[in-house]
Amino acid sequence: TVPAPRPPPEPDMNNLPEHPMPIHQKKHGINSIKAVKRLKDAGPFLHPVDIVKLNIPFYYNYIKRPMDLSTIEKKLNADAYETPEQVLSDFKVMVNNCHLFNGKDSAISHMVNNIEASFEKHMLNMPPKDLPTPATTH
Ligand SMILES: CN1C(=O)c2ccccc2Sc2cc(NC(=O)[C@@H]3CCCO3)ccc21
Repeated sequence: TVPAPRPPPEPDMNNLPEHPMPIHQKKHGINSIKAVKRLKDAGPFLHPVDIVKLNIPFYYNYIKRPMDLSTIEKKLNADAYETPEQVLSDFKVMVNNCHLFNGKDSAISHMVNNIEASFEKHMLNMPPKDLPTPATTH
C-alpha cells in the first residue's frame, strides 16, 4: 500500500573490496559490457529502471536490488568486484528483476534473455585470474 523507497544506488563506495579483480579481468569485463550496450535489445537496460517515466511507483516493493548495465559498468570502473562471477551475478540480478516484474514470457524478458546470452558468450573469453608469466624465448 505504501511505495517502497529506492534502495541506495551501487556501488557502495564506502564498502569496496580489499582485493578487487585484476586489471586484465576488469578490462575484459568493461569491454564485454560495452559490447552488450551496443546490442539492439540493450536500450531498456542501459540505465536504472525509471519508476516515474514508467509510472511504476511500487517497483521497489517487488525489486529489492535494481540493476542495469550502467551500474555494472560503474561497479567495474570503481573496482567493486573481486571476481568475474560477481559481475555475472549482477547481470543475472538484472535479468531476474525483469522476469519477476514483467513475466518470463514478456517481450522485454525475451530482450533481456538475448543480451544475457551475448554477455555470457563474451565472458567465456574472460582471461584467467593469474595470467601465465610470458616465457622469455631466446
Ligand atoms: C527493464 N524494464 C522493465 O523491467 C520494465 C518495468 C516496468 C514496466 C516496463 C518495463 S520494460 C522497460 C522499459 C524501459 N523504457 C525506458 O526506459 C524508456 C523511458 C520510459 C519509456 O521508455 C526501461 C526499462 C524497462
